[in-house]
Amino acid sequence: MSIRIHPSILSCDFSRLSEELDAISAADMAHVDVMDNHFVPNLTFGPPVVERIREVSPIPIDAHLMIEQADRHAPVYADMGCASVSFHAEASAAPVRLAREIRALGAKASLAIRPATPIEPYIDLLAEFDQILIMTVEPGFGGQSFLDVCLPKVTRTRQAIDDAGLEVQLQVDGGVSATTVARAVAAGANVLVAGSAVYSAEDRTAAIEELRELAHDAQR
Ligand SMILES: O=C(CO)[C@@H](O)[C@H](O)COP(=O)(O)O
Ligand SMILES: [Fe+2]
Repeated sequence: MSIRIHPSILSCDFSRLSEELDAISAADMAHVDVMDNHFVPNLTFGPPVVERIREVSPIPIDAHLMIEQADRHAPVYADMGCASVSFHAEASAAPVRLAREIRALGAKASLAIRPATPIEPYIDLLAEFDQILIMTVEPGFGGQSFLDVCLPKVTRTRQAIDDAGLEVQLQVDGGVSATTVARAVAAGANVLVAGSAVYSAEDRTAAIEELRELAHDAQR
Protein backbone atom coordinates (compact mmCIF):
# COMPACT_ATOMS: atom_id res chain seq x y z
CA MET A 1 0.00 0.00 0.00
CA SER A 2 1.17 3.53 -0.63
CA ILE A 3 3.40 5.12 1.98
CA ARG A 4 1.94 8.23 3.61
CA ILE A 5 3.72 10.60 5.98
CA HIS A 6 1.58 12.51 8.50
CA PRO A 7 3.56 14.91 10.72
CA SER A 8 1.99 15.48 14.14
CA ILE A 9 1.64 19.16 14.93
CA LEU A 10 1.79 18.32 18.65
CA SER A 11 5.52 19.07 18.46
CA CYS A 12 5.20 22.33 16.51
CA ASP A 13 5.50 25.88 17.82
CA PHE A 14 1.83 26.70 18.49
CA SER A 15 2.54 30.43 18.57
CA ARG A 16 3.36 30.14 14.85
CA LEU A 17 0.78 27.53 13.90
CA SER A 18 0.08 28.84 10.42
CA GLU A 19 3.77 28.82 9.40
CA GLU A 20 4.26 25.43 11.06
CA LEU A 21 1.47 24.02 8.87
CA ASP A 22 3.03 25.60 5.75
CA ALA A 23 6.33 23.93 6.68
CA ILE A 24 4.86 20.44 6.20
CA SER A 25 3.35 20.95 2.75
CA ALA A 26 5.45 17.99 1.52
CA ALA A 27 3.43 15.67 3.77
CA ASP A 28 0.26 13.77 2.87
CA MET A 29 -1.81 15.02 5.82
CA ALA A 30 -1.36 16.98 9.06
CA HIS A 31 -1.91 14.77 12.13
CA VAL A 32 -3.81 16.79 14.72
CA ASP A 33 -3.89 15.36 18.27
CA VAL A 34 -7.02 16.28 20.21
CA MET A 35 -6.64 15.50 23.95
CA ASP A 36 -9.25 16.10 26.65
CA ASN A 37 -7.26 15.56 29.88
CA HIS A 38 -9.53 12.58 30.71
CA PHE A 39 -8.78 9.89 28.13
CA VAL A 40 -5.12 10.96 28.38
CA PRO A 41 -3.37 13.09 31.03
CA ASN A 42 -2.85 16.02 28.67
CA LEU A 43 -4.95 18.76 27.12
CA THR A 44 -4.57 20.27 23.66
CA PHE A 45 -7.51 21.82 21.82
CA GLY A 46 -10.98 21.10 20.51
CA PRO A 47 -13.31 21.81 17.60
CA PRO A 48 -12.84 25.61 17.23
CA VAL A 49 -9.06 25.33 16.84
CA VAL A 50 -9.19 22.30 14.54
CA GLU A 51 -11.78 24.04 12.37
CA ARG A 52 -9.55 27.11 12.13
CA ILE A 53 -6.58 24.93 11.14
CA ARG A 54 -8.72 23.47 8.38
CA GLU A 55 -9.68 26.93 7.18
CA VAL A 56 -6.17 28.41 7.08
CA SER A 57 -4.26 25.43 5.66
CA PRO A 58 -4.80 23.46 2.44
CA ILE A 59 -3.26 20.29 3.94
CA PRO A 60 -5.88 17.62 4.73
CA ILE A 61 -6.41 16.98 8.44
CA ASP A 62 -5.91 13.60 10.07
CA ALA A 63 -7.64 14.15 13.42
CA HIS A 64 -6.55 11.81 16.23
CA LEU A 65 -9.11 12.08 19.00
CA MET A 66 -7.78 11.07 22.41
CA ILE A 67 -11.05 11.91 24.12
CA GLU A 68 -13.73 10.16 26.12
CA GLN A 69 -17.28 9.79 24.80
CA ALA A 70 -16.05 9.46 21.23
CA ASP A 71 -19.54 8.47 20.03
CA ARG A 72 -20.77 11.91 21.01
CA HIS A 73 -17.84 14.10 19.95
CA ALA A 74 -16.16 12.47 16.93
CA PRO A 75 -18.85 13.30 14.34
CA VAL A 76 -18.19 17.03 14.91
CA TYR A 77 -14.70 16.61 13.41
CA ALA A 78 -16.03 14.79 10.35
CA ASP A 79 -18.71 17.41 9.88
CA MET A 80 -16.19 20.28 9.96
CA GLY A 81 -14.25 18.74 7.07
CA CYS A 82 -11.41 16.71 8.60
CA ALA A 83 -10.28 14.23 5.93
CA SER A 84 -9.83 11.43 8.45
CA VAL A 85 -11.15 10.98 11.99
CA SER A 86 -9.47 8.50 14.34
CA PHE A 87 -11.38 7.67 17.50
CA HIS A 88 -10.22 5.29 20.20
CA ALA A 89 -11.82 1.86 20.51
CA GLU A 90 -11.46 2.20 24.30
CA ALA A 91 -13.61 5.37 24.25
CA SER A 92 -16.42 4.21 21.97
CA ALA A 93 -19.46 2.18 23.01
CA ALA A 94 -20.53 1.55 19.41
CA PRO A 95 -17.52 1.72 17.07
CA VAL A 96 -19.36 0.37 14.03
CA ARG A 97 -22.20 2.85 14.34
CA LEU A 98 -19.71 5.67 14.88
CA ALA A 99 -17.58 4.68 11.88
CA ARG A 100 -20.70 4.63 9.70
CA GLU A 101 -21.68 8.06 10.96
CA ILE A 102 -18.21 9.47 10.23
CA ARG A 103 -18.26 8.01 6.72
CA ALA A 104 -21.74 9.37 6.09
CA LEU A 105 -20.39 12.82 6.96
CA GLY A 106 -17.74 12.44 4.25
CA ALA A 107 -14.61 11.62 6.29
CA LYS A 108 -12.48 8.49 6.49
CA ALA A 109 -13.26 6.48 9.62
CA SER A 110 -10.26 5.28 11.61
CA LEU A 111 -10.16 3.06 14.69
CA ALA A 112 -7.28 3.75 17.11
CA ILE A 113 -6.02 1.33 19.75
CA ARG A 114 -3.67 1.82 22.68
CA PRO A 115 -0.63 -0.46 23.15
CA ALA A 116 -2.49 -2.77 25.58
CA THR A 117 -5.63 -3.10 23.44
CA PRO A 118 -5.72 -6.22 21.26
CA ILE A 119 -6.75 -6.02 17.60
CA GLU A 120 -8.48 -9.41 17.72
CA PRO A 121 -11.96 -8.18 18.80
CA TYR A 122 -11.98 -5.90 15.73
CA ILE A 123 -10.69 -8.33 13.09
CA ASP A 124 -14.17 -9.18 11.78
CA LEU A 125 -15.06 -5.47 11.68
CA LEU A 126 -12.15 -4.25 9.53
CA ALA A 127 -14.35 -3.51 6.50
CA GLU A 128 -16.16 -0.89 8.58
CA PHE A 129 -13.01 1.25 8.79
CA ASP A 130 -10.81 3.09 6.32
CA GLN A 131 -7.85 2.93 8.67
CA ILE A 132 -6.59 1.23 11.82
CA LEU A 133 -4.28 3.35 14.01
CA ILE A 134 -1.97 1.31 16.21
CA MET A 135 -0.35 3.40 18.95
CA THR A 136 3.37 2.68 19.38
CA VAL A 137 3.56 4.78 22.58
CA GLU A 138 1.07 5.28 25.39
CA PRO A 139 -1.02 8.16 24.05
CA GLY A 140 -0.77 11.59 25.65
CA PHE A 141 2.60 13.07 24.78
CA GLY A 142 5.00 13.57 21.91
CA GLY A 143 8.68 12.68 22.08
CA GLN A 144 8.34 9.22 23.68
CA SER A 145 10.29 6.12 22.64
CA PHE A 146 8.86 3.75 20.04
CA LEU A 147 7.42 0.57 21.60
CA ASP A 148 8.74 -2.37 19.60
CA VAL A 149 6.44 -4.64 21.63
CA CYS A 150 3.55 -3.29 19.51
CA LEU A 151 5.04 -4.55 16.24
CA PRO A 152 3.58 -8.10 16.35
CA LYS A 153 0.13 -6.48 16.55
CA VAL A 154 0.94 -4.40 13.47
CA THR A 155 1.92 -7.57 11.62
CA ARG A 156 -1.25 -9.44 12.67
CA THR A 157 -3.39 -6.49 11.62
CA ARG A 158 -1.72 -6.20 8.20
CA GLN A 159 -2.16 -9.96 7.70
CA ALA A 160 -5.86 -9.74 8.55
CA ILE A 161 -6.39 -6.77 6.21
CA ASP A 162 -4.64 -8.56 3.36
CA ASP A 163 -6.40 -11.88 4.04
CA ALA A 164 -9.74 -10.09 3.79
CA GLY A 165 -8.68 -8.35 0.55
CA LEU A 166 -9.37 -4.92 2.07
CA GLU A 167 -7.88 -1.50 1.31
CA VAL A 168 -7.64 -0.45 4.95
CA GLN A 169 -4.74 1.89 5.78
CA LEU A 170 -2.54 0.88 8.70
CA GLN A 171 -1.21 3.83 10.68
CA VAL A 172 1.39 3.77 13.45
CA ASP A 173 1.73 6.71 15.81
CA GLY A 174 4.36 7.37 18.45
CA GLY A 175 8.15 7.38 18.38
CA VAL A 176 8.38 7.10 14.60
CA SER A 177 11.75 8.46 13.43
CA ALA A 178 14.51 7.74 10.95
CA THR A 179 15.70 4.95 13.25
CA THR A 180 12.31 3.24 13.78
CA VAL A 181 10.32 3.87 10.59
CA ALA A 182 11.77 0.85 8.75
CA ARG A 183 10.68 -1.53 11.53
CA ALA A 184 7.14 -0.12 11.47
CA VAL A 185 6.88 -0.49 7.69
CA ALA A 186 8.47 -3.96 7.67
CA ALA A 187 5.77 -5.00 10.17
CA GLY A 188 3.06 -3.77 7.79
CA ALA A 189 2.34 -0.11 8.49
CA ASN A 190 1.91 2.25 5.55
CA VAL A 191 0.81 5.51 7.25
CA LEU A 192 3.50 6.97 9.47
CA VAL A 193 2.86 9.69 12.04
CA ALA A 194 5.95 11.59 13.18
CA GLY A 195 5.86 14.57 15.51
CA SER A 196 9.19 15.28 17.14
CA ALA A 197 11.16 13.66 14.29
CA VAL A 198 9.74 16.22 11.83
CA TYR A 199 9.35 19.31 13.98
CA SER A 200 12.75 19.03 15.71
CA ALA A 201 14.41 19.09 12.29
CA GLU A 202 15.64 22.39 10.91
CA ASP A 203 14.43 21.42 7.44
CA ARG A 204 10.96 19.83 7.80
CA THR A 205 10.67 19.01 4.11
CA ALA A 206 13.96 17.10 4.24
CA ALA A 207 12.82 15.23 7.37
CA ILE A 208 9.55 14.23 5.68
CA GLU A 209 11.36 13.10 2.52
CA GLU A 210 13.90 11.11 4.55
CA LEU A 211 11.11 9.24 6.35
CA ARG A 212 9.35 8.63 3.02
CA GLU A 213 12.53 7.27 1.45
CA LEU A 214 13.36 5.00 4.40
CA ALA A 215 9.76 3.73 4.43
CA HIS A 216 9.84 2.98 0.70
CA ASP A 217 13.15 1.12 1.11
CA ALA A 218 11.66 -0.98 3.93
CA GLN A 219 8.65 -1.87 1.78
CA ARG A 220 10.74 -3.23 -1.11
O1 LIG B 1 -0.88 10.79 19.50
C1 LIG B 1 0.25 11.07 19.82
C2 LIG B 1 0.68 11.09 21.24
O2 LIG B 1 -0.38 10.71 22.03
C3 LIG B 1 1.21 11.32 18.73
O3 LIG B 1 0.59 11.76 17.55
C4 LIG B 1 2.46 12.11 19.05
O4 LIG B 1 2.27 13.47 18.87
C5 LIG B 1 3.56 11.67 18.16
O5 LIG B 1 4.71 12.35 18.53
P1 LIG B 1 6.14 11.66 18.37
O6 LIG B 1 6.13 10.41 19.21
O7 LIG B 1 6.30 11.35 16.91
O8 LIG B 1 7.08 12.70 18.87
FE1 LIG C 1 -1.51 11.05 17.45
